[in-house]
Amino acid sequence: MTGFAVEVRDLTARYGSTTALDAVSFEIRPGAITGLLGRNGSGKTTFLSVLAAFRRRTGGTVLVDGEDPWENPRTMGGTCLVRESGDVVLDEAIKENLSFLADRRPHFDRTAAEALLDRFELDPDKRPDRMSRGQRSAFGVVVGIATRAPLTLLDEVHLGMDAPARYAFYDALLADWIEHPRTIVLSSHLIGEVERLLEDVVVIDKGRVLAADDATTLREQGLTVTGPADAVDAFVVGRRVVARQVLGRTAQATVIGTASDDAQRARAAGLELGAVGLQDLFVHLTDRAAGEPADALTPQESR
Ligand SMILES: Nc1ncnc2c1ncn2[C@@H]1O[C@H](COP(=O)(O)OP(=O)(O)OP(=O)(O)O)[C@@H](O)[C@H]1O
Repeated sequence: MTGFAVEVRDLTARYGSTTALDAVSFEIRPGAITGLLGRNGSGKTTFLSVLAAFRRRTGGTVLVDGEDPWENPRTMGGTCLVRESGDVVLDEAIKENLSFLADRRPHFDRTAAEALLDRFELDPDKRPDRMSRGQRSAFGVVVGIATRAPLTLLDEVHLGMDAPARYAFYDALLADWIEHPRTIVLSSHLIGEVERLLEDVVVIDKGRVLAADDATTLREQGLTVTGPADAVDAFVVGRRVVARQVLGRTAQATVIGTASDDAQRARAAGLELGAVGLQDLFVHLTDRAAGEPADALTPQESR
């Protein structure tokens, strides 16, 4: 199983007069872990709900494994959307929930689910509605991983979990995906934490796509420059500086855009160049003056 591909063209979704997705077009590669990054209200949940056929699109084309997912038993059966609320039967014990999943989900692995319950210290006899928020989130994670759906959509599922539990989730997700590759879309605000998991990234803002590419290509849109503060300042003259840190006489600036002689100039000035973090790139893309739309990457910056 390599997972379902997703293709959307001019996808629009509206709630009354609110446009949650405004003619977005991009693809999600089958078998990859894609990060869906966006600020609050950017349209992430709406997008994932359309893929899972929880919500009907208003316009455009959506293809999941080559087919329209709306009322499509095949693609719906191969898609698992887990939201922060858990998407489980709240008033049935965890072990009953696992039995439902084992009956309904062809790739569900009960042994893997039970190992994950142990890892997150969840009691199989407990009902989700009698668990803490963090425990419910952890159970959602267990369901999302053990269902092994060809299209697994995890919508900020880990937000209720504390840091050790979140890191256990990232490790478990990666290990399971390596053994059972499938398409995973992970929406998150915690970009620094999830960055290492992501092969591809889609950044949306106010219902529009600001960037959609593999994470390495996106990171190459900018660079960090580190060294003596004076030399750093001279190097970045005329550049778009999106972050700057100073420690004593050493400074680090994050700039968007690269030039062919960067490495040569940096060497001559005794500066070190590094890759830009997705978090800085995300802040740059989505940062904007109140009420103004964010800039998408310009062609030179995005290619
Ligand atoms: N049921 C609804 N009725 C009306 N408007 C809605 C509804 N659900 C979402 N919206 C609006 O659609 C837009 C996109 O919301 P969506 O929940 O998809 O964003 P999100 O990126 O998932 O946000 P968050 O990170 O805060 O969960 C927002 O403007 C939101 O207010």
